[in-house]
Amino acid sequence: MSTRLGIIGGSGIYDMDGLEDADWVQVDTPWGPTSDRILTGTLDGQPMAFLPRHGRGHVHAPTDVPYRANIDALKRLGVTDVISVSACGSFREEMVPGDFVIVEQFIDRTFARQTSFFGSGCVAHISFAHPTCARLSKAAAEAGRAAGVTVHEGGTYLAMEGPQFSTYAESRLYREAFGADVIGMTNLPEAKLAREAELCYATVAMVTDYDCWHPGHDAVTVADVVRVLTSNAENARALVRRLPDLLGTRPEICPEGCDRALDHAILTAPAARDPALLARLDAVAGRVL
Ligand SMILES: CSC[C@H]1O[C@H](OP(=O)(O)O)[C@H](O)[C@@H]1O
Ligand SMILES: Nc1ncnc2[nH]cnc12
Repeated sequence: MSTRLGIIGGSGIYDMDGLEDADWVQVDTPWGPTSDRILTGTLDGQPMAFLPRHGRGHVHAPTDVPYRANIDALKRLGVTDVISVSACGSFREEMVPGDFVIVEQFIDRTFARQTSFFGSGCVAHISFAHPTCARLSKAAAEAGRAAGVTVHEGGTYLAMEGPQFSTYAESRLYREAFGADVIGMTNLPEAKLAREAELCYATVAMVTDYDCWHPGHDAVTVADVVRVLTSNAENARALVRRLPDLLGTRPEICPEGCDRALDHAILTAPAARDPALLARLDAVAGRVL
């Protein structure tokens, strides 16, 4: 099976160069407009789609990113594997600004977002114990190392609501009591929605700062984040350029089960399902509806 890679670019990553037949396309979804048009094209002969999460010009705050529309649109374009490239703060001395962390787990501290495609009229509960795809994460780690970046494989990403950064008390709580390794504002509910849409999902979290817990560093500011991201943008691009080679062929079925997440998830009896919601679920859940 061939892979169609989707890249969701976070803060500081609003475009992707090097695509052949590049075209910014509009994809209409039943969940409203996406963050921006989606850049489609091929990289080393492999089809690819790139979506800037905050939109070009950084117009969407973390709370207001249209996560459902974004994931639905990628699914509609035939994307199978989604890699999120995101900025994050570090809770670990050894996860240094400039390093990349390939996230394995999430803690969800968001509270003002639409976190599911499903709901009244079609209730579903996907398994989410292992929220990232190990196959895709391994490829991202390999691509990062090949690009010369220090890569940490595994780590827990705490997703906060924002847009304000954390207080000192929160930063210490997340680091010491929750055991989180990095912090950001966007990868949830994105990862949940990707799993509901049966897409493989991996997070490349680019460390930009030490949030505000570190006695030897000032509390994070946007200026710090942007400075590190600017000097890191080429590393992110180099990682992406190596992915087609590593992901050329895809196993017929995902060994992690990402592509069959809905097999036993829907609880609402067929006769009790809401036709209007089912219509909106055409791309995301069409395989099982
Ligand atoms: C620019 S600092 C805070 C901002 O950066 C991260 O964005 P993304 O995850 O899209 O790279 C963080 O989550 C906040 O949205
Ligand atoms: N310290 C931090 N907290 C939340 N989101 C971030 N994105 C980059 N650094 C961050």
